Amino acid sequence: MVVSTINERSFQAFARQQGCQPPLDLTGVWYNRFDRIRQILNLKKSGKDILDDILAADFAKASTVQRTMHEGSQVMTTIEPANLQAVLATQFDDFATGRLRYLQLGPILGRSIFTSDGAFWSHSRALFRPQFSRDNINDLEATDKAANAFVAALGVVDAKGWTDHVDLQPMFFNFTLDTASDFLFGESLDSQSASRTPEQSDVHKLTGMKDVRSQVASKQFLDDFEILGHTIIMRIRLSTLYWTMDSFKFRAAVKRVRRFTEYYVNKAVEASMTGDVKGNSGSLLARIASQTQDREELRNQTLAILFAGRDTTASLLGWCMLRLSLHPEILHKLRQIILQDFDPNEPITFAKIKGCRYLQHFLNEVLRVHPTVPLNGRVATRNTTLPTGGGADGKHPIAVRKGQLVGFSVYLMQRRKDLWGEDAAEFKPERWEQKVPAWQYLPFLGGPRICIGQQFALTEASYLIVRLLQEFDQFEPVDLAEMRLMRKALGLTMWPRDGVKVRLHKAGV
Ligand code: HEM
Repeated sequence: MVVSTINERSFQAFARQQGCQPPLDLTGVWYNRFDRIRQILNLKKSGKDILDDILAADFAKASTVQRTMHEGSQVMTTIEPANLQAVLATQFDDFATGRLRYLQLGPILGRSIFTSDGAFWSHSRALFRPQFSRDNINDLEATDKAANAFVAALGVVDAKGWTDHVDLQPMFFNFTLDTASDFLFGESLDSQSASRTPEQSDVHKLTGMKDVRSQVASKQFLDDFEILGHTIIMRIRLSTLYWTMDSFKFRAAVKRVRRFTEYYVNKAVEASMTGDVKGNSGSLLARIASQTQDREELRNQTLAILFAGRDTTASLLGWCMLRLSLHPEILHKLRQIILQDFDPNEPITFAKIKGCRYLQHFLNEVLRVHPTVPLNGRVATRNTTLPTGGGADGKHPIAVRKGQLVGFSVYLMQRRKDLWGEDAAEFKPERWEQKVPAWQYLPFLGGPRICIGQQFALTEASYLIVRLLQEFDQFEPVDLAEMRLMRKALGLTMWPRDGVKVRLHKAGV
């Protein structure tokens, strides 16, 4: 008690010294605190979403706000570019991902690049940096293979050139799992083809881990991945009550996914010890196994990359195809440009992808209105300040207590009319012909912890878009009214909740 009074006094003195004023307080009467939890717990039932229906209302009066939570902690949230720049870059050491993230994700990822701060995070970042160099992501052979499997999974077209009705979203999850696993392990999990042959899968299910590839064919790995993804997001939403989200099912899934990853880790470590790096010498795991032979670390880091890389890119692809289905004029323009820039008889290269400006503008715009990581946060490592958002005019610096959570939503920031113009809610790739101020657009965040897989993700997403538009010239929604609602599913990432249900028309038929 005495310590907390002293701490509070010194915090108040620090705030005065720095000329800070508090941001708009939205706590209201005691009842509001509980009503807030009720709203969040009822989201599924009410059909509302946390971004547009709950958080957007918070920012109607100010771009940085705070509220006291039911258990008494104070949480600040901001959609102010200058504050994000401070948290992520200029005051990087004053903020961390925090112990809570480690506790929430720890049972799956242990200590890894995603769940650490300080020295261990710096070590992890240094370990991975060279792996995401241009040379390593320039090799598009695996992406080409996965793109071919994707097109094959669409099936044959009818006499008029139309495919059957398909939901593209699960196919995107398979596509990114296959490319990420190839990049990590040096061999694809071939989940796209496995999903198409379930009868074969059931037979393989019985063979357990004798043949690790059969585990994938059995769909077990995909199911486990779903269980882990769902549990992770619930543990994050429950904040300090994360530990209540535990079950035998969850633990069994963790065990299987870890065993699966250990199979590849053991292979890579043995190869690095015997100097026999043939075969998977091109994989990320083989390359990092030549630097550390700590099997537990290799397993955790590998899983972190798999988690960080799979759903994010699949969600991006989902929104891309949804937008192309809703805006035939943009589909037509993009397709014409792709036909001009990419000769179908020549390989789709990194250089050509980067050189196709309208494709870049299209992706930028998709990630502006549908950033696949829409919500995030950091914890203050010491008493510190944010540059703006305090006081009645919202222009004063704000004091942040050590241990306080600062949440931010790039989704809401990237839709602000005062930053993006009156047409902020409209989907317009053309707006990217003008330069955009750096810190108001952060789908991959920024600063030292910027997404390490950004180029990898954009390249594989572009590759598949090019391939699909070379083959198909129309995407017809199965239910246009439903698609126009653009309802969001929110897990660790955000993807189209109703899937991307379309039929595609083959060009030239
Ligand atoms: C559209 C696709 C993607 C988006 C929007 C995205 C977004 C992000 C964001 C916002 C973060 C910061 C998280 C935080 O610090 O709180 C992040 C970190 C990270 N991303 Fe991505 N990501 C994508 C694809 C990928 C891919 C394909 C990979 C790897 C193959 C990857 C690997 C990582 C890793 C390892 C981190 C942690 C970096 C660190 O903490 O130093 N991401 N990503």
